Amino acid sequence: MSQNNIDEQFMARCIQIAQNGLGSTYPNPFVGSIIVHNGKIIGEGFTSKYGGPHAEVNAVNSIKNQSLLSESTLYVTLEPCSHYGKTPPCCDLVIAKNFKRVVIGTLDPFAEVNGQGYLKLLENGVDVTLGVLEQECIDLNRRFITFHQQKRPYIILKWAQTQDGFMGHDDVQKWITNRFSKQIVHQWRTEEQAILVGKKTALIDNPQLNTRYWHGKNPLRLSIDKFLAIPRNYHLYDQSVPTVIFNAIEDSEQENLKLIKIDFNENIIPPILDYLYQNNFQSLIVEGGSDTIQKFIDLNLWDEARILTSDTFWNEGIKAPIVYGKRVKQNKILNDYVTVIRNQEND
Ligand SMILES: NC(=O)C1=CN([C@@H]2O[C@H](COP(=O)(O)OP(=O)(O)OC[C@H]3O[C@@H](n4cnc5c(N)ncnc54)[C@H](OP(=O)(O)O)[C@@H]3O)[C@@H](O)[C@H]2O)C=CC1
Ligand SMILES: Nc1c(N[C@@H]2O[C@H](COP(=O)(O)O)[C@@H](O)[C@H]2O)[nH]c(=O)[nH]c1=O
Ligand SMILES: [Zn+2]
Repeated sequence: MSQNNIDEQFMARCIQIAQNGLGSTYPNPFVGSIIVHNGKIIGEGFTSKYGGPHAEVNAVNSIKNQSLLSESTLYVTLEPCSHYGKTPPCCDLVIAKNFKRVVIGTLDPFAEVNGQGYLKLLENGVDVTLGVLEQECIDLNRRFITFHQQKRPYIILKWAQTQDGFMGHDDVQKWITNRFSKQIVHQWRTEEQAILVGKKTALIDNPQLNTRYWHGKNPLRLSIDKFLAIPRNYHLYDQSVPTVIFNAIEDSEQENLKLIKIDFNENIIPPILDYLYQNNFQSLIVEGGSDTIQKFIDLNLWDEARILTSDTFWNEGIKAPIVYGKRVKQNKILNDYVTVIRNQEND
């Protein structure tokens, strides 16, 4: 096997373990790292919860016999950091441990790192290989990268639809998908930092928008309600989870509830995204309804669509949106199909 093939196999393992950090490392990216000695993996690490050690540090600390490090290769999905954040720079540790070789998936777009970690390793005589499974490593941290490069959160549109393409009714909530899909949706929620629904969904469904069927963090709940029509005894006002209601009437703040006045004469999606950007929210899942999702599609402000399609037929109702992009995934959860589409115009 060529060295490049060997590197790709080890990087694939880094990508796999990195995903253990998804949802818990914000605002840091989630990274995976392994240490290979004589062709064998002897240590592994992924990014700890925010504030804790980075992947490389965890990989180094997972090894008892530290004298092996100078004869080992460190693989890491993202360039080792070169700045002092909550923890000291990982590239200093890599240099201090005298690693023989370092293999990096992709550079870190974060302004304070961006190539500097890579350069520092080179300047200190480390043999560095850059760009192994680069596209996969970029993809892994697409939220972090979109946030820093496009100065807005990564946007996931999610909805459930019947097989004939309907997703709701004007007056009453009708559930479409099965309970296992519901659990997956709650897992998805733990992976994102904010969740948005439109006014009619808030009124008709009285949604909780929390993660009660999975473990992990609740995203910030958001709704759009121009004239503050959502009744104050609805879940969105229960203050069980931090919640923001964008409206045209009132600015106010309580412990877990913010009403934020915005100008509805302008398109309100850019200021909502800017609010999330300014407050360091790197991802947003838009859970409907159809009208709200369509407004994001019309502005081409979406990165990914996750569509759950059941085997039921309604023949009438509110039509689900249609998105065009690249289908990157399709799997089945009992009778529901999950389709993931990526927006290629944003690539
Ligand atoms: N199957 C599924 O996955 C889902 C189904 N549903 C169902 O969908 C139905 C509701 O969907 P739908 O009728 O499309 O309504 P929405 O929930 O999308 O709410 C639309 C309203 O929200 C406000 N709004 C949203 N975006 C903007 C914007 N960019 N600018 C200004 N105002 C905005 C407007 O309020 P205003 O009128 O005040 O201007 C608009 O009329 C319900 O039946 C619900 O059960 C809901 C979510 C998911
Ligand atoms: N009807 C429908 C969905 N609806 C979405 O879920 C929200 C309710 O969330 P919660 O109150 O936390 O359970 C609802 O307002 C809407 O955004 N989701 C799905 O996966 N499948 C479905 O069939
Ligand atoms: Zn680091």
